[in-house]
Formats: sequence, structure tokens, C-alpha cells
Amino acid sequence: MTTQQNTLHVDLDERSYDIVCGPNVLEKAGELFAPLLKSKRVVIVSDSNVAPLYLDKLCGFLEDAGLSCESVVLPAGEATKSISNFEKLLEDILAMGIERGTSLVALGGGVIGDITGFAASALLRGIDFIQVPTTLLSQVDSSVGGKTGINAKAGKNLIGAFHQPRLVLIDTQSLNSLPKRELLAGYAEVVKYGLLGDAEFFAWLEENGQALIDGDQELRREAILKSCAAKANVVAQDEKEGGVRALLNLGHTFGHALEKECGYGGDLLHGEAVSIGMVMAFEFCAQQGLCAPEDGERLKKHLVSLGMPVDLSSLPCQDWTAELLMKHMMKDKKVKDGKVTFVLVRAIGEAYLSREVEDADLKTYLDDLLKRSKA
Ligand SMILES: O=C(O)C(=O)C[C@@H](O)[C@H](O)[C@H](O)COP(=O)(O)O
Repeated sequence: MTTQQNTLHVDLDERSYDIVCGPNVLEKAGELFAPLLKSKRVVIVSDSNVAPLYLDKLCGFLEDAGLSCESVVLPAGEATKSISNFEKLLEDILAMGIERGTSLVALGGGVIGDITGFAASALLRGIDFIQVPTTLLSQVDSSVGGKTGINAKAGKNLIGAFHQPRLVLIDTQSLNSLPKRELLAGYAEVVKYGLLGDAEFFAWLEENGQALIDGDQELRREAILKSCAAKANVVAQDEKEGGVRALLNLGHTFGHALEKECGYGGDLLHGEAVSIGMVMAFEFCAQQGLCAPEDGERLKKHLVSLGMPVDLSSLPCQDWTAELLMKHMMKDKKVKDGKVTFVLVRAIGEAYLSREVEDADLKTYLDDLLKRSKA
């Protein structure tokens, strides 16, 4: 096996864990999992796209290490993160006769990680789980930090729990089988780390982003490690999003509102919504005189050069109004006393939290944006 393996640590007292990242690290699953497990029994949750590629392999590696392996395969796609699928997942796992020592393993992208982690938080009042993220988005973002959950009629991720995994195992080789659209969607979250606190990283991405998307393994590994290190650092400071962790939501208040109308059926991927949402954050700040318009232009240029969406014009859902989007934003988990806490920007690499956004200013921006997208 090639070992250019790296290990990062998420420091959360008794909930601390490692992120192990590198090419072919899946082969080490047995030896890495075994010392962490409370019993030899593992239930892998995967989806219909990922299971045919990696489920038997992973089970084989676990069985080689003396562990027993069962599995549940869910339909692929954001629509799986629903209350009805969650209920079915719980019942299916309980029907296997699990015990408190049984561990779940999430093998797949963000949807699988989120719903499996939430199931682990609820089953028998909480069992352990391990994240094996196979998409770029889940590797750099959703598998780290313990946010788990499902979508509700009212909006994205509105039902869930903070439940930290015991380990995150990132095999960078799994990106080789990922469709380009999914890769780009995940890249939006990589760009986010540059925008929110690391201008140097953003400049590095401007230089290396294309080669990374085109398949350069070393650049991918570097970007994943950099992203995970940034996230681990924020999560260690503020596990339950009482403050600074909300910065990781850059682009998400806008993005989740777009996803609510357009996203759960696959027309708009989460990362695509975040790409547009980050551009919206920069545009809004420029319109308010809070940042220079050149920063938003620079961001757009980079995203467009890679083929990522930056505005609403190409989206199949066009029935938005400013009022509708603002209504969805009011369902954001960062709402306090009826006011959204927005992640705004002073410049690339300088995000901050604000509760000063006036509804009238937001409406003016959204009206203008919707007019432009229909022109
Ligand atoms: O980990 C976090 O904190 C984040 O906000 C990361 C986000 O990129 C991620 O999409 C997260 O799942 C969104 O969480 P939510 O609380 O806005 O639903």
C-alpha cells in the first residue's frame, strides 16, 4: 500500500478523534477500527452509488481484522435525508438486533454521513459511529465536527444532533470514481475555508484548483488536509456552534434557502448552492459597502473558471421571490430573537458574524439579484 498517510486530531476532550487521510487508507480500516470498537459488530450504512464500489471491499478489510460486518443500503441523493427514510433506517437497524456496543459506519457522501450519524445518536440512546467519507464534500466538511441530521419540510438539516464520530477515514482514491459535478460541488466547501479565514489558501486554490479538479492526487490530498485542519481547529474551539463555528456557515444561509426550493431532488447540489451562496454573501457585502466589489469578482472568476455555478440564471427553479427566500432564511438555525446571524465578509479571508443586516437591505439585494437572473 502507498503510505502518504496523514493523521489530524480533533481535540474535544473525551469526544476527541483522529482524521486519517491518504490514498488507499481504506485497506487499513480493520486495524484502525478494531481498537476503537466496543464490540466486534459493525453495521455499515451506504448508498446505491457507493455500495457497489466499496461496500464489499470495506467489509472484507473489517472481516480480515476479525470484525463482523452487516450493511444497509439507502437510495443515493439528498431526498434520502427525510424523516420517513430516517424512521426506516432506525427500524431496519433495530431489526438486526443491535446492542449498545454495535458501531455504525457511514460509507458514502454527506447525506449518508448525516443520516447515519443521526441514527447513531438516537439508537439505544446513542451508539458509536465512524465516518468513511467518499465524496470531496464529505471529506473536507460534513464528516468532521459531529453535525448530523436530516431535512424537514421547513428546511435543510432542521432535525439532528451533535454526535461526534470515533474516527474519520478519508481514502483520497475514492475521488477517482466521483462524477465531476460532485467533485466541483465539494470544491465549493474547500474554497469556503480560504474565503472565511485564509486568503493565502484561496490564492493557492486559484493557482492549483484546476489541476486538483483534473485529478492531481497530491494537490487533492493537500487541499483535503488543509480543509480538515481548518475545520478541526474551529470545531475544537466551539463544538456546538455557540459562536465562532457559525463562520463555517459562510454562504449557507443563502444556499440553504435556494436548496429548500430547488435542491432535494438533485437539481441543485448542496455544494452548488454553497457556491452561489458565497458569491451572494460577497455581492451583498459589496452592495452595502462592507467589502470591495473586486473581491466578489475575484471569487466569481475562480469559480466560473472551473465551471461552478455562481448565480441563479442556470437553475431550473425560477419561481423565487425575495420574500420567499427571506422566509426560508428565517428558518436558519442561526436565527436568534427573530433575527438571522449572517456570515459576512470584509475581504477574502476575513469573514465575520453580523446581526446587523436590515430586512430592507436584504430585500433590495435579492430583488436586484432575481431581476438580473431573469434578464
Ligand atoms: O460544520 C459546520 O458547522 C458547518 O456549518 C459546515 C457546513 O458546511 C455544513 O454544510 C453543515 O452541515 C451545515 O450545517 P447547518 O447547521 O447550517 O445545517
